[in-house]
Amino acid sequence: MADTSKEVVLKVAGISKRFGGLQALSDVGMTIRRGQVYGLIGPNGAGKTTFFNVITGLYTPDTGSFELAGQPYAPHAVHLVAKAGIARTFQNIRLFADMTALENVMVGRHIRTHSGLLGAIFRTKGFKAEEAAIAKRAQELLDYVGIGKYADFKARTLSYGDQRRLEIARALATDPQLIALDEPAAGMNATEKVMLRELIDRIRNDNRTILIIEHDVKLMMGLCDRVTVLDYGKQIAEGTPAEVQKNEKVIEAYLGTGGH
Ligand SMILES: Nc1ncnc2c1ncn2[C@@H]1O[C@H](COP(=O)(O)OP(=O)(O)OP(=O)(O)O)[C@@H](O)[C@H]1O
Repeated sequence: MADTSKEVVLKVAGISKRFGGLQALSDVGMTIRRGQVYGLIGPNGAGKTTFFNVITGLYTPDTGSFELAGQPYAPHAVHLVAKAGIARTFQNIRLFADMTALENVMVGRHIRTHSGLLGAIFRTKGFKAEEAAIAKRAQELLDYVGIGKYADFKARTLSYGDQRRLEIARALATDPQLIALDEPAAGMNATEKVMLRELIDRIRNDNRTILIIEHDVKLMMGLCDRVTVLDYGKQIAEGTPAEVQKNEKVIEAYLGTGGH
């Protein structure tokens, strides 16, 4: 049984997206509740990234309805989606390579600040106070994800695993309703994966809500509260990891003739 006691954070329904002759998503929907880690899995080309791109405003869907924390939202542009409350990380890390770790997180925080351009130009008192508060919060977030000691290091000098943590800190800095992680374990070794898992557990325990795409099915089964499985753009299963693992269609998509 789904735990229906918790507030719905993201509710999307009827999402379809076609690229020329290819139906990349057909009538996909899901309901994600506060404090859940919700997984999206499926074989290569199943439509996972397309789904992420649609809900975060990178692709315009052909059909679909979208609600975030009870409010309808139109995912027309990435910055509007971030403001509405969805923060994401990318499969190919997108940091400001020559800025410090601290500055990268401060950038994330700026979408929630008030002083604006004039304040920045004239360096008003309000602006300076706000900058100090942003820097303090950014440092707290770096500590939270476990890379506080690298605050003054340029992003490009951090290890791969630490860059992924930095992306998560930057996402958290926007105070999101939902954090969308696109293959956060890609390229990580076993130790880094264990640490990533601990970090995601920690974020969930702080009552944050996470949507995650990940190829490492074993990691997902141990981590997620609920999972949706896509295959050729269709939702073939939804449920707890235990339910999904037993589903015939899922077994066939991964192992049978449907494996691709
Ligand atoms: N911009 C695009 N233009 C045309 N086709 C696209 C575009 N983006 C994705 N597709 C196609 O849509 C289908 C779904 O791709 P998508 O990247 O969403 O799958 P995925 O499940 O994320 O795959 P992977 O696990 O390999 O990352 C694929 O057949 C892909 O080639």
